[in-house]
Amino acid sequence: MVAISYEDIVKVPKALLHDHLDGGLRPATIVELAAEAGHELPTTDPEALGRWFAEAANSGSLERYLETFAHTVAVMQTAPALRRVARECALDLAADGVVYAEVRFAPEQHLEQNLTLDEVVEAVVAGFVEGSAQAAEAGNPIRVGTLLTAMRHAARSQEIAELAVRHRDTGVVGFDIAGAEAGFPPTRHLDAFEYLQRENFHFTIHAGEAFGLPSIWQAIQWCGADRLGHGVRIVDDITPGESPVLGRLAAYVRDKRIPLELCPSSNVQTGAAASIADHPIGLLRDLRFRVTVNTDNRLMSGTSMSREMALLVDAFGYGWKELQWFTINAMKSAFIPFDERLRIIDEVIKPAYAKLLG
Ligand SMILES: O=c1[nH]cnc2c1ncn2[C@H]1C[C@H](O)[C@@H](CO)O1
Ligand SMILES: [Zn+2]
Repeated sequence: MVAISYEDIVKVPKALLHDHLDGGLRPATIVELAAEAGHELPTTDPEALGRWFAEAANSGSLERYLETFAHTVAVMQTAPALRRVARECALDLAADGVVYAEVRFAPEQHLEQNLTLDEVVEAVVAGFVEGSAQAAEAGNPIRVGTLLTAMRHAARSQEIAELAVRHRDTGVVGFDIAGAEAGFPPTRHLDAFEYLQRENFHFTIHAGEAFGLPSIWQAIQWCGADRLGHGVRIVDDITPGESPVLGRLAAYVRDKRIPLELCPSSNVQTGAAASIADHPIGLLRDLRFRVTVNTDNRLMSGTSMSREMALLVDAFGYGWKELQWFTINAMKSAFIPFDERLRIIDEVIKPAYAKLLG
């Protein structure tokens, strides 16, 4: 097998379903925006700040990992700041060879300077449009869809779900809930999910990251999630061995082809996996779950889509065939219309991998 270089991984088209806008800022941008906003940072040296985020997030606990977002959310409170962060996000993903991305954020966390929820969404979507146009000009076309997240400890999910539906024709393609998982089950937000189903809208749910099977079961069987944000703890329902045995929930998730938005580096930082080599992605791929590879928070994990792929190549010996499989899985699971997904698979992804596969 031909060795896979990092540069080649960057060049090949990739699809990303799980990336947080407030978890992917450039450190230099945080420093500039914090100076404008009068927000105090742990350090104002961009390189040191990048390291600070990665170290602080490397805590082994989701709750402590989430504390680091106070510094990114604090500098994303005006329309120009939100627009800039979204523009740079699209540019950074495109430069990394991502051709399709769904980027999520929680509008309710960006109201401290009196923006309305609609103004927050409009600023972010405008930033994505601007960044995508600039990326295309630079020869790196990307399509970015926005997911609106409601915070699971709060009580605004119905409002955020309605906000998402209001903006469905101008860039918002789905809904999500995020935040601390233990103690905040998805069914707390059942009204919002039922509303979204009645609207024929799409949603994913962070489940099975810091809490196990009951969270996944509720997300799928009570709330009707289209996809699982992480979902990595589905392995708790698989008895390992030469021929692993799937419990009923694991079998349902696999057989229904419910996409798992796996985020290897993030899981190692929050303690959901001991290391990349120990990450259940290896087993879940072998068992043919609908596995996708994602970044979660590029800043907190000091990562990129190419780096996550490269880590898996190193740990599991994957080649282009597996990377294409992950990429097509992600594209099949995207929230944009089926014909648009197919076009990206047939016209962008397959031709590029065909050249590498020979
Ligand atoms: O991996 C995660 N699990 C749960 N919540 C998360 C994760 N990454 C980010 N968040 C939270 C913190 C952000 O402020 C929020 C919206 O992007 O979502
Ligand atoms: Zn996440």
